[in-house]
Amino acid sequence: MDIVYIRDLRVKTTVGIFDWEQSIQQTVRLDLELGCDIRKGAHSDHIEDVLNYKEVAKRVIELVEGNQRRLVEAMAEDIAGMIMREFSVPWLRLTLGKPGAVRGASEVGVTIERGARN
Ligand SMILES: Nc1nc2c(c(=O)[nH]1)N=C([C@H](O)[C@@H](O)CO)CN2
Repeated sequence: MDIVYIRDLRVKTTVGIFDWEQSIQQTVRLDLELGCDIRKGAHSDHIEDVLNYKEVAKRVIELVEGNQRRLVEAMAEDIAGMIMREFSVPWLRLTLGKPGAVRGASEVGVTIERGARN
């Protein structure tokens, strides 16, 4: 399996378990690894034949900006489900972090893997 990746995507949104977090915007940071087969696009050199990382990033930004979930786990599942459905991605690994959310840590968050890697 080949991988198209998006690294260090930063988006401002509302997220968090505390009431004060629901009235502010925070930056979340994403790393995405998306399973695919690049061979058709590598041969044709046409954007239509590849998983377009710009289109994926646009949809992720849209979803994250509209987030109504409190937990990073819930937001991560929403993002993973959307990417797999809308872009027919069979496997992905996604890290969703909140930089600076915990004193002393550069970032906290989750990494999830969904789907089958073949
Ligand atoms: N596993 C999780 N732990 C915590 C979360 C979370 O989303 N998942 N969230 C918080 C707070 O919102 C925190 O980020 C604000 O300081 C705490 N723990």
